[in-house]
Amino acid sequence: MDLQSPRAVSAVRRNPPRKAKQTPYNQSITNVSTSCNSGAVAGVTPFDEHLLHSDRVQAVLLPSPKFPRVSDEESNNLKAFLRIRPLDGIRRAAPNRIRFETGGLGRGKVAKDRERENSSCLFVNSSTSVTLNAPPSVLDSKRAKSEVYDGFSCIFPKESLQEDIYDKVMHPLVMAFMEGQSSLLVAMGPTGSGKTYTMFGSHQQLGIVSLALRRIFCNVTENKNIQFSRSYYMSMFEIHSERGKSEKILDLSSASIDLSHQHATINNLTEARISNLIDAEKFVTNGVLKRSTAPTNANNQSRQGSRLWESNFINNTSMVFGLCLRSLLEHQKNPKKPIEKHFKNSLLTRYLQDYMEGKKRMTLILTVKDGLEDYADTSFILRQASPYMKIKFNHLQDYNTAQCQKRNTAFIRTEKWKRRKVNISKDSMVDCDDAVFDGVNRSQTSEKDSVGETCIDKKNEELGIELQTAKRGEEVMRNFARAFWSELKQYKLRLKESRNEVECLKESLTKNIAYASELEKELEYLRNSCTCLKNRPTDECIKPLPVDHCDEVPLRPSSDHGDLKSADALHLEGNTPSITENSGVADLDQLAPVLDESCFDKGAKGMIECPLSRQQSTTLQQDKRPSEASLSIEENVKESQQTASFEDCFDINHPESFQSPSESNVQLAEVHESEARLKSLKIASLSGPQDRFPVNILVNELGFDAKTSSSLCSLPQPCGLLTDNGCFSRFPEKEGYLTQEIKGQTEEISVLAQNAQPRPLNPRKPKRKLLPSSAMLLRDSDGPVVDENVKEFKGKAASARGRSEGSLCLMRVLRSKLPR
Ligand SMILES: Nc1ncnc2c1ncn2[C@@H]1O[C@H](COP(=O)(O)OP(=O)(O)OP(=O)(O)O)[C@@H](O)[C@H]1O
Repeated sequence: MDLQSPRAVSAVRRNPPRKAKQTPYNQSITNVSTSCNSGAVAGVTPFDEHLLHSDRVQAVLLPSPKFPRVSDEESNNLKAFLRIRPLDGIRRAAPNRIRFETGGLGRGKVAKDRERENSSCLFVNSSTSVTLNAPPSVLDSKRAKSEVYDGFSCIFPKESLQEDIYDKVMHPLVMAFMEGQSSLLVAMGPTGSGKTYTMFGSHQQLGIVSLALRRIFCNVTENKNIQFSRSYYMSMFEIHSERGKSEKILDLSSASIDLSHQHATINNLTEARISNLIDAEKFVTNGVLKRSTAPTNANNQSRQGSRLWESNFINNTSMVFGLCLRSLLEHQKNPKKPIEKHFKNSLLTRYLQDYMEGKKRMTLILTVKDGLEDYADTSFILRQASPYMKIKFNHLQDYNTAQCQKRNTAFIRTEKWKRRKVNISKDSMVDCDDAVFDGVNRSQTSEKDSVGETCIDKKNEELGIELQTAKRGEEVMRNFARAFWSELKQYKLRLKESRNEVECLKESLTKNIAYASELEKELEYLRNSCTCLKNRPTDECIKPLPVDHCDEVPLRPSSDHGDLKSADALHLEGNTPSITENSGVADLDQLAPVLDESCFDKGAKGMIECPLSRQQSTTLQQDKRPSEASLSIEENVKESQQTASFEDCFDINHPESFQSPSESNVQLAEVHESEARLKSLKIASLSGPQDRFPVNILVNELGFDAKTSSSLCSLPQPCGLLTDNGCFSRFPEKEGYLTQEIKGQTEEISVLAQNAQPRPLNPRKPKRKLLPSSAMLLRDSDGPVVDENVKEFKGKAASARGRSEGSLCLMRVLRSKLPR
């Protein structure tokens, strides 16, 4: 075997090798190593117990590293770094490397390189590629003898220093953190490969955490405004498992034992506010010393007791972590394939869920050992982690920007609130007594001391003035709101009262409208009734019959009137009943004067002539026998009973309750009924004495109104006058009138039909018209008597004999008005 050249192996390239690019990386490492060796970071002590009691830590400004340009495609991928831990023998030979790089080759160097190559399984091809050679013990197996892993963001050889790691790995994360973005650095590797060393360093070398803290707080020292504007909080916890049963979270910064977590938040985790580098390093050192984990070196203690459980737990967590990243990678290759929720299987991955799902960017640093005995572990970690480098974070730009803005906004709001609190305490100082003033002043002074900036005081004063102004405005607005509110309440009460009044008025208006509507209907009905009757044709009705047919028709009492022979019955006797053919309808205005004039003013007594209808008259004229005439009279009475009941439409005791039928036939029926009653009146009056016959009283007692009652309008027009001797004299222009004599003086009423001879008209009696005043005089007499009698008739005769109330009223009035 040629010791000068790498061992010939059959390489199986899992990742196609990339063409190595010459970068200033090596030069940068050299420079940093040189500066390190020259004591550029002298005075910075590593994390150790003596740091807790040391104030010798000086802020050291680290030079801004110069990084090789990385393509955009690579920058979007998950960054994976590989650090190879030097073996003890090699580390001791590290100074030779410097001589090697500077070109100092010699026979000793060649021998040591051969020795190193014979004892190493991992060779660096370039800054991004390594070759893993299988040791001779596994060459006979079916596994690949040589594997090339490429695609790393950077490969740190054994000679790399901590600063190299910081510049390449940690510095971008720090800068992202300073810009408000979350960052995650995960160290993966077999036990004893240098994870803790890389992160936290050793006595001689600071870890990248310490270097990052220096970077952060040294910048703070440079720009104190940043210090004021930003507050830093640190937390440190550990996830461990007791005998592999359950995972627990241990707060490394306090005495808290078990903590619970919810998504990416750990409840009750201590967050220590860090304002300077010393506090930060003390915080980290305390946390490191509190760790419960111990080296799991299999060669030492790992294979017996609790260390085995711990090793299994770590392996399980590492496996879950790998599954999560693999699932994310497969999802990115095939978006239709969902991301498996492997993160639920481990507490660490649950805490890092956003990173496991690719929502936040993470960085990997793999630590390996290149010894032949470490071939299996190195091969495992390389094969496991190499696919992760294909994970992309192209979609995180907007997400990170939004998260950054969100945090900045929350941060600014919090800081403003804190400033206001300071100003409030300052304002309250003005109104308090001296003691309080001194106390506040001291607190303010302490605040100033902590801040250490005069400009802040000016800002606080300005903010205090603004706050006072805002307070005054707030007080004014509050008073205005109170006054406005009370005014609104009053308006509300007034509005409520007004609404109630409006409701009452509406109800009243509705009632009035209904009442007015009723009145209007009644008035309309009455108008229609009057109009109907006034427009009724009367020419034919008033047409007189021929004189030849106007013979006297004697009246005789009807046997059917036996029911009238009671105490309340009427006795009607007519000597010379005269039924004229002249029938028709006339207004009461026409009738009343005639009756009044003829019966009272001019001494006409007891005789009145009322025309019947044409048909009735004709019937009577055709059969001039008294019995037949009496029957005709009875027929008239019956007709009046058979027509629509008068009581159905009109209550004599309550004229206002008159129900007006709407149909004309009903009105006509009423007219006929009124006519029939008047005919009965005429018949009865004709048989009475020769006294004055108060027809108008009858009309009034029946409740008719001379001007409005439609029933009254049906009164037949008189055609003759009663004379003093009891004879009826017809009007000159009419012929064929029959006269009747009223003789009724007895209590028992009967109608006597006699064949009386017609008496000549008295030529000496001038024809006069009746005055309307007579109707008014008659209307005012004897009303109550009629009412009482009507009631009696209602209770006795009317109900028992089935007569109409109008007829009964008519008879009652006749009885009461006839002379006794
Ligand atoms: N790059 C290095 N240079 C010099 N010494 C190193 C380097 N890496 C690791 N070491 C040393 O190797 C030893 C083991 O390292 P470390 O404890 O960091 O391994 P680890 O991966 O954390 O182990 P574990 O997983 O068991 O905790 C330590 O003594 C450390 O000082």
